[in-house]
Amino acid sequence: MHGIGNDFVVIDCRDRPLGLDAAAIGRLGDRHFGVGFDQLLTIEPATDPRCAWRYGIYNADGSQARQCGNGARCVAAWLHRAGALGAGQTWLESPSGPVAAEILDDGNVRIDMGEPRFEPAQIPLDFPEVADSYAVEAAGATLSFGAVSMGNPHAVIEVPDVTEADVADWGPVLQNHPRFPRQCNVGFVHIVSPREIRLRVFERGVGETLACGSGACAAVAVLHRRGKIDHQVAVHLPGGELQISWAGPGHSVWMTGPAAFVFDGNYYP
Ligand SMILES: N[C@@H](CCC[C@H](N)C(=O)O)C(=O)O
Repeated sequence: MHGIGNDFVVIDCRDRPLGLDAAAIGRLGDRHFGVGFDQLLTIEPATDPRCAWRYGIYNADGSQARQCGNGARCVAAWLHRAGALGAGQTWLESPSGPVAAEILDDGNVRIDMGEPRFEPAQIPLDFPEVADSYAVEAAGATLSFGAVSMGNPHAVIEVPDVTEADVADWGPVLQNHPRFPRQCNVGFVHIVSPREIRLRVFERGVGETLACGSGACAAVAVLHRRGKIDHQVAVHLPGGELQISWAGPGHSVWMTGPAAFVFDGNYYP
């Protein structure tokens, strides 16, 4: 499946566990010697009684992730197609807690991504207090960024033109900076207008992807907190567009976008 180009192998683990270790997932994720994906998603029985189903998230390098916005939409669409999820709002159990999912009449999926968490300890980010902007010295430059957890850690760097941003060089520098003890996903964003932004994301465990749903939520949360954008924003990513809304502190971030099926298959390890 894919969510605007952020691609997934989705494995039905409702009746039996995945049974693949990190090395095996990494081999499967290799685009030349395996199947290839940005993330592998598992669909499992829920452990939280409030939730219909649970999903697991593994990056292409085999590492586990705690949230995936595009993946949440694909999981909801997959369960809906399987007849295991109704059309109304349902709770799904992500590794970072419950998210609400709703299949809309036009086929798009709306996800309640929860409240953004700006406290450094919750990201985690090694700074003593919350700030709209942090700065670190790295590779001979000063990098200024915002930071937030959407269940997974994000840094957001404002740039004048995202098409010109040196994502491949600066992404890994900030991602692996010691101030982020569990690394981070690094978004490069430019503001087109208060209701429209452009974003590229260098993801943890993958590299640059065509889209990152939690990254889109993170960029809107950071920029809205700075008072630079509206609460309802179109986020343009290389693979397509997401609608993100955040009414501010005390509210969830909502993400709406498509989820596409590519092919079905069987995997014989
Ligand atoms: N593509 C995802 C994010 C996947 C997880 C991320 N790489 C991490 O390690 O936190 C999205 O759409 O949110």
